[in-house]
Amino acid sequence: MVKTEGLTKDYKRFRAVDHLSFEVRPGEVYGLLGPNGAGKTTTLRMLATLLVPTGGTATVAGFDIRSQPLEVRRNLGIVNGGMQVYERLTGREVLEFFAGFYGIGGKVFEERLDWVVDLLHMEDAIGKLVKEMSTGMRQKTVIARAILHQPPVLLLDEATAGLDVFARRALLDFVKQYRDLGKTLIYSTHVMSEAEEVCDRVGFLYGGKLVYEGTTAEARMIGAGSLERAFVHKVQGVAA
Ligand SMILES: Nc1ncnc2c1ncn2[C@@H]1O[C@H](COP(=O)(O)OP(=O)(O)OP(=O)(O)O)[C@@H](O)[C@H]1O
Repeated sequence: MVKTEGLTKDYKRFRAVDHLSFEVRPGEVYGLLGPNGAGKTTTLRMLATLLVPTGGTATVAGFDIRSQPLEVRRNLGIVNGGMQVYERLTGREVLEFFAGFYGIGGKVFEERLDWVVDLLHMEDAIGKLVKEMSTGMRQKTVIARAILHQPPVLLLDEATAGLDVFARRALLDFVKQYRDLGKTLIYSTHVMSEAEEVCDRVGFLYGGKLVYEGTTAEARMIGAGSLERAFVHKVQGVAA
């Protein structure tokens, strides 16, 4: 459902993503794990066609990110931690506005609205002004906005940043539910405990390179039951 081949991004002379190749299957949550600066955001922004790769390529739902960007965008949603939403609109108005971009209106919009409200448990948020929402409600609105067109691929970039324990729990539960609908998710984080809980497979990214890939269970075994230990072990092996 997502496939990258030698994906590379240079910022001037600095190589942020270095010949990255990985695949994510339908119905799978793939954890892109790495410390700050590892290249996670750059990778996801290339997949979302928001950044042009310097080298290599990728496909999303079978569409090439370079030559078929519109098709790619129709097939994915992206959520970052701390994304901004229009303060003066209600949750419903925000979603109505974005639905317009996808050509979703009328009865279909009402159906989609019911679907996201139900899926994300955002009954309280939908009628509230964004400026009056809690951080958790805002993040649910951001996610709802990203999935209104029911994309088969969802990219989550440090999506729990700044959330309290309840909002974080709701987000992790949502990730599993969305996967159970047969969707494909890439979950980028440096929080290993979250990855342990929601990811089926993980890739360790360090200095723009994929230094390890395996199922979450395999990775934990390397770290004697801890993904964090496995990560440090693998990364130190590369850094040494
Ligand atoms: N526009 C830019 N110009 C120059 N360097 C950049 C630019 N954007 C990112 N970088 C650098 O590329 C590297 C990878 O950044 P990226 O944001 O992809 O990492 P990340 O893994 O998402 O980390 P974080 O969690 O801190 O966002 C970093 O060293 C960063 O400083």
